[in-house]
Amino acid sequence: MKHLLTIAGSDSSGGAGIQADLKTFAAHGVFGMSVITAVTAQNTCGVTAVQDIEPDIITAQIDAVFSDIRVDGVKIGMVSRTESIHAIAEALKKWKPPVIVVDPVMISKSGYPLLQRSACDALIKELLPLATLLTPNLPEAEAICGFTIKIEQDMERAAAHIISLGAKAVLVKGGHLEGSRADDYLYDGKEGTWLPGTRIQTQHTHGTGCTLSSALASNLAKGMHLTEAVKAAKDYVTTAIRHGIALGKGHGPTHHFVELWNKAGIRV
Ligand SMILES: Nc1ncnc2c1ncn2[C@@H]1O[C@H](COP(=O)(O)OP(=O)(O)O)[C@@H](O)[C@H]1O
Ligand SMILES: Cc1ncc(COP(=O)(O)OP(=O)(O)O)c(N)n1
Repeated sequence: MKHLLTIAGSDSSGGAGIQADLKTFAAHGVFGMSVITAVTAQNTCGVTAVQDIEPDIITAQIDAVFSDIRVDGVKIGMVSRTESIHAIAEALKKWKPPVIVVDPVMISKSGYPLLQRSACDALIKELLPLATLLTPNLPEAEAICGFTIKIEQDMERAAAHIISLGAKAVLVKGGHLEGSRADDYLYDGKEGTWLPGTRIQTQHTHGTGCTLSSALASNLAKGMHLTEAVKAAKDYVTTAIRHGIALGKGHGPTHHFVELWNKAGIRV
């Protein structure tokens, strides 16, 4: 069995962050472990408070896991402070996991900042170069690249720019595109691949980015080729969105109960 570690924030409502990551790991048949970087008070309507975990406790959690257990892949999600980013980068340079998927979480769908403005540079300089695969959404890719991204050619240009900053591969996610498409663009510095997606008309999209990046980390850790790993993860998140749960009064979470999908004859 593969062992996957998520380094991310906790979402009290269970739809995004560490909780979404662990559900996604379980659905992929891998053993999930967690390093918590921040505790958020959040529900389907939004985020109301954030408490960051001290960098030395982040380092201690990472060291506790790696010093005892083989880690086949790491997914990094919300890390809001420069000091925390620095602690994670140093620890991962020491432990060298074979797969690192970085989801550069910046703002929640409800508009709450999950990355301090001053920490964006540290994310670009310290975490991005460690990424086997970086998975920015459009606003995140815009913040990293410094130009506006509206159409397919902009996504391709952003991907090339992000590779030039040091990521081994990048998946620019099209969930924020206007119109009926939710196409993502994968680029590894040599080959570009479009992953087509039809936008599902639903408000229950809380945790889509977390779900996708955890599915990607699982697939890559299992040894899947990059393109196949991305196609399988895209299928997984699309099904999880299609069966999104109408929980709470706002944006409900993606659905990870693969057994229920199987019973309903849904294939991933
Ligand atoms: N309404 C939707 N219908 C189908 N796919 C979607 C929808 N919203 C997002 N996606 C897909 O979900 C994944 C996560 O993308 P996105 O929502 O842009 O990330 P984030 O949660 O980081 O903002 C991508 O593969 C994207 O194309
Ligand atoms: C603790 C925590 N981490 C990440 C997010 C962002 O999740 P994401 O899947 O990118 O999208 P939304 O949940 O914001 O819709 C989060 N909200 N909380």
